[in-house]
Amino acid sequence: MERCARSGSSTFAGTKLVAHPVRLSPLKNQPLVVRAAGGQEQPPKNSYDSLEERIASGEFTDAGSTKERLTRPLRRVLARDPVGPGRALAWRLAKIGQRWQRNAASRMPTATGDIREIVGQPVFVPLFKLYQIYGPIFKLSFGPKQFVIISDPQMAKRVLLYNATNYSKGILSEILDFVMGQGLIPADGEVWKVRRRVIVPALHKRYLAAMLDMFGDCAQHGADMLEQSHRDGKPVEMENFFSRFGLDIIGKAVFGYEFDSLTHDDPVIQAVYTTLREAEYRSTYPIAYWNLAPMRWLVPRQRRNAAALQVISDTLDELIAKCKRLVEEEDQEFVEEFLSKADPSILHFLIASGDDITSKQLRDDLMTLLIAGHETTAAVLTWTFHLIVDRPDVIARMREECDRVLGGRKPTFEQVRELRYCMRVINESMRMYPQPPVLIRRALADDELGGYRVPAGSDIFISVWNLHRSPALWEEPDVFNPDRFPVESPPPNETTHDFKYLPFGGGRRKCIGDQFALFEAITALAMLVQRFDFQRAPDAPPVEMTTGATIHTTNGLWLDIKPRQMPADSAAPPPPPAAEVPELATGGAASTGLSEERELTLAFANAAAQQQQQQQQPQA
Ligand code: HEM
Repeated sequence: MERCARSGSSTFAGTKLVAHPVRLSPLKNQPLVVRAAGGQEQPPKNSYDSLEERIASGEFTDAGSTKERLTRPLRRVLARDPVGPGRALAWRLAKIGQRWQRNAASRMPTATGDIREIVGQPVFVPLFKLYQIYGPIFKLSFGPKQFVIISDPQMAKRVLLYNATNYSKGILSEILDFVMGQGLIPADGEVWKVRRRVIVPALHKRYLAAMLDMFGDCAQHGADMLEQSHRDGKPVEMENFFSRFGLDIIGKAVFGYEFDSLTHDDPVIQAVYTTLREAEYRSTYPIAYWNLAPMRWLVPRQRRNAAALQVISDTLDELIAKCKRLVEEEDQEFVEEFLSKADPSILHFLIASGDDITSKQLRDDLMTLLIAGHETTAAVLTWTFHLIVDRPDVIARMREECDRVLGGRKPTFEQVRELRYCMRVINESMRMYPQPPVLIRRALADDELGGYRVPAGSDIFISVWNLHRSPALWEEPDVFNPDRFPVESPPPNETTHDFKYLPFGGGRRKCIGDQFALFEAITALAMLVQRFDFQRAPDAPPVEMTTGATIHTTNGLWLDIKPRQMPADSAAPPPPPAAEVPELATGGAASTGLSEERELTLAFANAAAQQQQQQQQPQA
């Protein structure tokens, strides 16, 4: 892994907004700091440095009624008529103008601007500033494009839960169509309902237990790679490391495929990354030129993307065919819950359970799970390490817990739930860096949010970033404090925190991989902090944010990693991780760090609770 060049910076006090190509750097316990790539101070014109002044000047504000403003000069001219009909007309116009003004005042606050101001930088960053100015709901207009930005828990609850059937995935479906087709994330309506009902049961308790075992093996393998980097005297770029770690896990979990991307690169791995980057590119690029057929062939990156999609599609077809053969050979002797020791993957479950779907739908589902379950967890782990690396107090508490519960070994199903403090570290990391930072919806029919009418067709952004960083909702929101979620309380989620905390969304479209992801992240975190000491690489570039579907770093998170030094007066180091034979663990419901409902078949319970919520939801 090559070390990135140090990027220069310009720093401003307080939360500042900056123009492309400036990135925002999240520094622990400090106000957000702005850095300019290339080290140049940004010119004030067209820059978010001056956004505050520009907003104050009214530049972004749709002030009052346009009709009233346009007719005002005419009214003044008419009013000059001392006695005649002009004066009467002016009076009449003034009355009508007052009505227009009253109507305008009851309209949703509106920020207008130039889309170039937002393109190319993390979109949630300017949205936070605008939230502070315009409040929990406002309209953002860029020429003909309009978005309603929501930063209020109760409005989010209405969109995601109470009136969820009124909202589709909107632009997200359009953007992701090329890669996920009718997969669970972009799908709506009947297709979504059917596919969710089929896929959720695949993530049952015994499956999660089997996966946990595999997470431990992958973390072990990853740890060996990190140790090798230490022996080679090289720092490690952790975002890259976790991305590959996540890819290896999701490949096995979803379709039983060994990417082994931690050790090597191959055309399939390259194809996956080309496609992922294209999805992110399309979600931030303002003009959908790729919808024009000739552009798909004229533009090199689009040609590369088409080729990558073909590689993935062929690989998935092979895996589907292989899995079908395996299921046939199993001779109808389905293992309990369709969980095969030879192949415990979701693909195997879907085929073995007799799910009768087209290969195209199956490919869409697999691609969706691959993308949904890969970079999200990788991003969570990256930002968690960014947060803990300068916090020896947090690392010490995690180590105490891991040494006590695991003693250097990989966690079992029971043990992972005892790692309550480690889980709170992940919970808090997901509060500070939600993945994705914005949820997207489109209103299918008129709705009312925060007292404002939201017409059918409105594109809605629920800013999870704003909810999670709002000073109105959290004490010291920019401070990394895992203790804000006490270990003795149930783990935080959208229900315990009444929709102000949405790391996995909420309502009927809540993440189906939440427990999978938490177990994976806790396992990786626990196994790495048990084994290594971490510090920032001395000449590493500053850690800054950029965004696609998840929050990425601009130049990586570079750490020096070395085997953990035990303090002189401490007990002997924990035993080296045992090479346990992977087998299907069954997991029990003993003492847990999870709520009662989660102790049962987790994914089932999740789905059942959501169905219940849907039934109870008030009518719009
Ligand atoms: C830390 C890791 C993860 C995070 C932060 C995360 C976050 C989310 C969020 C916020 C949503 C809701 C999106 C919305 O409402 O628009 C979601 C949906 C989804 N997630 Fe995850 N996710 C993670 C891991 C996973 C994993 C491991 C899987 C699969 C194995 C997965 C599969 C899905 C699917 C299929 C959906 C769509 C559900 C639907 O619309 O019915 N996610 N995820």
